Amino acid sequence: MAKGDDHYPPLFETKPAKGIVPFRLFSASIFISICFIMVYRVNQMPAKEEAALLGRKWAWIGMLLAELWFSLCWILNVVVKWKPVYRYTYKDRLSQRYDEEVLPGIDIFVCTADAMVEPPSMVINTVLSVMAYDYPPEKLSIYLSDDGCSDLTFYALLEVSRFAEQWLPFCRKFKVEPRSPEAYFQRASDQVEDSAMASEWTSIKKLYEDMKARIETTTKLGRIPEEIGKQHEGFRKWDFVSSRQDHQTIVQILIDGRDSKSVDIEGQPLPTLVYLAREKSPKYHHNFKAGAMNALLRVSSRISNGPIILNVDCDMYSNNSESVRDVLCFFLDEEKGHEIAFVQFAQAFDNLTKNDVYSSSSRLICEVELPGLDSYGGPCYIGSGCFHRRECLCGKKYSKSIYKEEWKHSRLKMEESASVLEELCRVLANCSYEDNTQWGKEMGLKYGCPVEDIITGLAIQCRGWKSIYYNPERKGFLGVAPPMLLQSLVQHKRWSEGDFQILLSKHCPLLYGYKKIPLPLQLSYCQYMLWAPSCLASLYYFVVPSLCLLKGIALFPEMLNPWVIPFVYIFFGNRLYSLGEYLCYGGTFLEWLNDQRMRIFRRSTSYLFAFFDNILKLLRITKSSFIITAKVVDDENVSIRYEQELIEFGATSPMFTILATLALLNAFVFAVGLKRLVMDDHQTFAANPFALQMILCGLLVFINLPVFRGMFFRMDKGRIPTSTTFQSITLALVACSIILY
Ligand SMILES: O=c1ccn([C@@H]2O[C@H](COP(=O)(O)OP(=O)(O)O[C@H]3O[C@H](CO)[C@@H](O)[C@H](O)[C@H]3O)[C@@H](O)[C@H]2O)c(=O)[nH]1
Ligand SMILES: [Mn+2]
Repeated sequence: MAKGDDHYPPLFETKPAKGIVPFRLFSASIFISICFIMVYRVNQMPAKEEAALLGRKWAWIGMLLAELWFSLCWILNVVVKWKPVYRYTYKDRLSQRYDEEVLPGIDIFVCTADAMVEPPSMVINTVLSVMAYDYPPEKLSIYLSDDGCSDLTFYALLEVSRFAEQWLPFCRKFKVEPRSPEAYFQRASDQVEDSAMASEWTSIKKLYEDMKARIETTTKLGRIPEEIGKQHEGFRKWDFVSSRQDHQTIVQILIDGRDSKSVDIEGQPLPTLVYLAREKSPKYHHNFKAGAMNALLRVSSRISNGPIILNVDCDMYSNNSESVRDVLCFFLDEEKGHEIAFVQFAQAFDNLTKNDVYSSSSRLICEVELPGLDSYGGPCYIGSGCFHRRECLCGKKYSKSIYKEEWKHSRLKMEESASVLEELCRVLANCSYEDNTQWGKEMGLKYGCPVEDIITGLAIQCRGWKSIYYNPERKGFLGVAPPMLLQSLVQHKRWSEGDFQILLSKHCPLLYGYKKIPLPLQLSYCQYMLWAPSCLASLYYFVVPSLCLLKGIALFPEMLNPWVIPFVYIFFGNRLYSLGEYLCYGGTFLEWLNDQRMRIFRRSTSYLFAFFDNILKLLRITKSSFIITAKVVDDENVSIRYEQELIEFGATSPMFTILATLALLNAFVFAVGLKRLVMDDHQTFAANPFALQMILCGLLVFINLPVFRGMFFRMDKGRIPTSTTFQSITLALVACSIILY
């Protein structure tokens, strides 16, 4: 295709998912079953005369409400999955159509917040992986935001600025993948057959390992030794840092891309590399990651002002050096590119166990649900691995602009020296800079929400922009999933709490998005925002049918009654269907089972706490917090248990008390139920009015087997603490006795 031709072939393609018809038929059958259940619940409502079992009527109404709630959630889920689409890019067409010099500059923001929880040796691997993108280096600028304001992290970045001189040419020459040295050397440990490569490989590996050792030594030491402190004048700025929560802005341009002396060992230019620790003061709320991102937006606009911004968390390295080019296929597409605000990559993880014990991969969300949102033009911004157009992040409303022309000239011609520039940037990252401005409201990432990413993405879409979800075969980014149960539950608490908060705020998708984004997209957002309140219906289902079984109150039809069919069909049909989906998308049976368990765990703990914390926040009793997810485990035994897929309890936590109590309660009831079944031999199981309650209870016991193991059959440190076990036994027994007497 000749340049200048009006009709270009598209740079990307969108394909609808296959196998949609079976899904829709299945959904229709579930819908009919739901209707039957509702009819049954209403028709068979216990009459007042049955006063002998006063509780029965209330329990029944509760079942009806819970089932109505589940039906609502199910409908939202069907909307989400109705017509997923998948995206494919044509990078060859991109390179044919655009010369390297007209490609836009890319600013890459890496966020870190705590040198202990997020070790510098991990952070630098993320930084190196994005520095080594297959893209003109003079167009790349990498900014590390350090909310921990740690000279250890600064030192690690200083090491990076030197190591990059060797690493980048090495990656280019041998087309290395992935370009995080740690991940690369781990995977390629004995892969080098190429003798030309072998010697360079060995020497660069040694360089990397020496650097890593130096960084880890300082991290262990907890401070910078004097001889290192002399290596760079930047360290002197820490003389004025009194604490992490109270210090001035530190900006350090470690590699100045404009400087003709900033070259690697082959004489090629190096990307710009900047360290930023924004000012912190007890007088100002720092707004967590959103605050960091907004400071980065301003500082980068002064230094490189790239029209495209990539945001990655410090634990998520780039796994594909061509991702930038993939993204440009979306943004530079002649027909659709102008309306796209951001491209969100699928989030994948490096440290999952074989069957993903804590269900961190969110397989169905990644493979089906986000592609579903994509079909409505609006997959969410989920934090890490997202490319934005700068102007969209800064609050611009959609209009058909001539941005590609603007991009060519966007690069500021800066005459200032690096140190003058640093001074100018300091002001931009000061707390008071945002006073009486729209930052955190209509500009940049929004403040005040634990999921700043979701709310900001929604706001961008409501300004008329579209977004893209991209989930290529070779994952664009690989991160670290929480290796302990409690961390995973706390992370989900933060997410569900943030989502629910949005629902209750003026940003509720149904109001805020009204007439701005399509209705199905509004509803899709709601699916996630209803996670937290779902705890009520779920807990009801985990507890009440069992307690009623104990009390002798039947809540379901008996097995021989035809009304049982919709109940059984919905329950087992949905489970089987989701198992099918797991297997289709490359999961295993055990992974699916783990996911089912984690759903129950999250609903009874994370969502519950999120729900009540939100209520407290509404009443202004508590304030938002952000618990950073730990990325490493110090204890080797914990890692070993994680590899063995043994669930890690190990600590006392109200969350574990709830899990253990629920498990025990169902176990007691199941035992009593079994005894009654055996004693009552004149009644068959099929005619027994409690059959379904027994099955439900039995399944809950089965899915909780690891909890029992953790209480009674494990000796290691990851077991459930004895005090928690005793508490839970007491609670469960008290609950049962209250019901019985
Ligand atoms: O005060 C803070 C707190 C966190 N972070 C950074 O934010 C990122 C995410 O924190 P993490 O504890 O890893 O949270 P996750 O739950 O793993 O993160 C997901 O969920 C968050 C919202 O809850 C989003 O901000 C993230 O991008 C998204 O990946 C990390 O790089 C942190 O360094 C800061 O920069 N400043
Ligand atoms: Mn994270």
